[in-house]
Amino acid sequence: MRHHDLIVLGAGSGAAVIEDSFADLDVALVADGPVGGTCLNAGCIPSKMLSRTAEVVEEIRDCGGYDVDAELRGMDWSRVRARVFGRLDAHRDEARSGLERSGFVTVYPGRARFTGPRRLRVELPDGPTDIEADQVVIAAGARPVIPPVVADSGVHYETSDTIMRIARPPRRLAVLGGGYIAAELAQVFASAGSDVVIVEQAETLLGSLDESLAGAYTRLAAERFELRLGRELTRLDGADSADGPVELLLDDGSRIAADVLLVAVGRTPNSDRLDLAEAGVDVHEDGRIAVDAHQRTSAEGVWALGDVCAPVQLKHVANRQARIVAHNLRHPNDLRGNDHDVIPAAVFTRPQIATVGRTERQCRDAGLDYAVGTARYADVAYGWALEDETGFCKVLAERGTGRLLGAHILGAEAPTLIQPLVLAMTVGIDARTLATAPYWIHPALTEVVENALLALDG
Ligand SMILES: Cc1cc2nc3c(=O)[nH]c(=O)nc-3n(C[C@H](O)[C@H](O)[C@H](O)COP(=O)(O)OP(=O)(O)OC[C@H]3O[C@@H](n4cnc5c(N)ncnc54)[C@H](O)[C@@H]3O)c2cc1C
Ligand SMILES: NC(=O)c1ccc[n+]([C@@H]2O[C@H](COP(=O)([O-])OP(=O)(O)OC[C@H]3O[C@@H](n4cnc5c(N)ncnc54)[C@H](O)[C@@H]3O)[C@@H](O)[C@H]2O)c1
Repeated sequence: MRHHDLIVLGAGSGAAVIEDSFADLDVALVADGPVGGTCLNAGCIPSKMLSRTAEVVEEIRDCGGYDVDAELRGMDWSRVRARVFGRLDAHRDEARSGLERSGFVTVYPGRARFTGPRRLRVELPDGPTDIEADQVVIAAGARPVIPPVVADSGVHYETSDTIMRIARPPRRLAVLGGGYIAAELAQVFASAGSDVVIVEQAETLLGSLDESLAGAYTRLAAERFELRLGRELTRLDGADSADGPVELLLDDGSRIAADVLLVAVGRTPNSDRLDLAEAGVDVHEDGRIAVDAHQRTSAEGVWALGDVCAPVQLKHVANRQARIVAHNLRHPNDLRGNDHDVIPAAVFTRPQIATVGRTERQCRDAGLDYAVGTARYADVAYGWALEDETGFCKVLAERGTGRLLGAHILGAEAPTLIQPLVLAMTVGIDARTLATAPYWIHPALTEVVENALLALDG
């Protein structure tokens, strides 16, 4: 059995742990998928490159509102796909050869599971091999949940892992689930020319967000997509190949005919495929690997990071954890910790959405004495320039102290606009100081954030 100093299981955020400062170690990188993991190959980056392309389409479609006369002839999907994945696949290949050339990393391309403490069996193309190490980092990510009604049907379906590389946009796309992936990819395919129908079991889309965001987005989405809210899929019919049409039967007896089904009902940690009991690694009930503030698991010398353990499945969280693990591996007597308190998120749909901290419901449920400040894009000068009638920024702050509790933005550039609020919440700047101490550039869109903060007082 080959012994390494360090095994990293997973080539997404796991690969980021392997810094040049590890060059004095014998490192193994084990992965059953491409280097770069979900974010680079099937997640954040291709979906955002496609979202931006969709935005260009919609700007042209809406340009009459600016008294500009332009004709939209459509999105050339095969060229878009080639542009996006030409760039990303090259990046993936470069990253992989960089690791192989490094001289200190051995790449094991295969599925692994534990056979003992810090010991793994990897299924390589030419047969299994056993490896062990002094330290193991588990960065095995998550995979799409496939409900039994879909899995047991034998009918072909797509997930976010596959649909972005599809040959052509379907004429009619059915999306099961109305969360982050649905919001982003429904917009991409609608802009590419598909008719989109979304089936969501809850009464709103993006139901995990503040009710103001979920409500406003659901109303806007209803103008763009066909929505079946509060509905369950009870039966799926169709072919087992990508070419065939599909038919969804819902719990109210209604049917949906579509060319393609995208399943986007959440992602589950890959911990169940690792035989973690053999390694003495504990998991939470929801399948996440249990880690302490330093990313240590219950097993000596075994660490975890990213979607396989994180309370929220976001790349900036996985990146932060990778940096912590990289430091802690090298500095066992000076361990760094993690603070999950203020984790922002954004949905790159149309309009864009960003959120941080508590929702208003969470403030209410926690019995907090809070104030709400809201400002509309339509009431600031750059909102006029954008001809925006729907965007808003909502901030929540504790009465008396002005401690910011949460912030929620819907509208153009929301993921960028929210960053001053994230900063204030992270370092403890109160709402009044944030509103009044810095100059806010006029007439930038950030004035909508300033106004929401000022509205907390009045
Ligand atoms: C469509 C989509 C869009 C997204 N957009 C965003 C976004 O805009 N912003 C954001 O912050 N987050 C986004 N996310 C979430 C983000 O992609 C993930 O949080 C992040 O990529 C997780 O990184 P990870 O390293 O934990 O897992 P991954 O990148 O999934 O890496 C897991 C690795 O483990 C390997 N592996 C798993 N099991 C085994 C095994 N048994 N044996 C060997 N190897 C194994 C895999 O091959 C892979 O290399 C998006 C996700 C999706 C699906
Ligand atoms: N921009 C981003 O940061 C981004 C983008 C995409 C994905 N992600 C990450 O990936 C994760 C997974 O995304 P996702 O959209 O698959 O999950 P999600 O948790 O965001 O949404 C899943 C949705 O599916 C619904 N649902 C669950 N079971 C259902 C069923 N049987 N029938 C109908 N609806 C059902 C849920 O009520 C929920 O609204 C996200 O939670 C997020 O962490 C992030």
